[in-house]
Amino acid sequence: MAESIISIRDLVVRYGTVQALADVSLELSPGRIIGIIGMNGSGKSSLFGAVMGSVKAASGDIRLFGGDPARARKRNLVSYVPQSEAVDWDFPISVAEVVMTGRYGRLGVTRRPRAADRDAVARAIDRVGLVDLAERQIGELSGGQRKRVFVARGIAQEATLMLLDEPFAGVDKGSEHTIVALLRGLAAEGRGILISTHDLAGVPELCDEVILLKNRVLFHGAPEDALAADRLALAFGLEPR
Ligand SMILES: Nc1ncnc2c1ncn2[C@@H]1O[C@H](COP(=O)(O)OP(=O)(O)OP(=O)(O)O)[C@@H](O)[C@H]1O
Repeated sequence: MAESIISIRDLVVRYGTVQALADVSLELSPGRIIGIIGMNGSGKSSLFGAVMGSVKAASGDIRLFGGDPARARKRNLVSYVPQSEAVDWDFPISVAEVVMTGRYGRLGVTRRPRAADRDAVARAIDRVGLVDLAERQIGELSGGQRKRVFVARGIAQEATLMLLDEPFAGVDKGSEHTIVALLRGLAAEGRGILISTHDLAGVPELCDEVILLKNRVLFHGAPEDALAADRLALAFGLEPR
């Protein structure tokens, strides 16, 4: 079997006395998309933060590509599509410039993009269907287009692990289908993709596996099974029927 892209064992994350994640274990294999579903405060951001290295684990083990996560991040293998609220959309930066930030880790000391970097950015922008908008300021885009800019950044980066935090929030159904098709294509090329979402309806089309998170893993399995009402009720803090 192919080596896991993410391998997490018994991860615990605490903020003071708050236990954000308790004994979370998961494996993400190449070519797979896992959806993390949980209500506010269930630990989704903490899980992403732990993988990105911005949140410290109290205990447990995280491996990326079979080794040290810091090394995988340094090799530019990990990309992140942030929640919309985390981005300053008024910042005077164009679509192409944001996508170029995906190349920063690969630029030499001069930090000057070379032809290969510009090519990678152009191809990534083409792949997400934003060629006509490449020079536009990022605030002048629709919700779905904004998400595609950050997916393009991950493509330009040549990341093989993509983390997406709520990629469908503020996105209309048409754009959602475009993004789902894009992500499925990226996974088919062997990337591993981890997505946090509240969009339960879109899960079967998007995800190979679903994790219901409520500070611990309540369920990990096929999307159809996760959607069974009583499991959902449990994840969202309601009494099981
Ligand atoms: N910096 C922090 N200090 C203290 N507690 C925190 C901090 N960050 C998160 N928490 C707590 O940890 C738990 C998990 O939070 P986290 O942000 O990971 O959840 P989430 O599922 O991403 O939530 P949301 O859907 O609202 O973004 C919550 O109880 C939250 O209040």
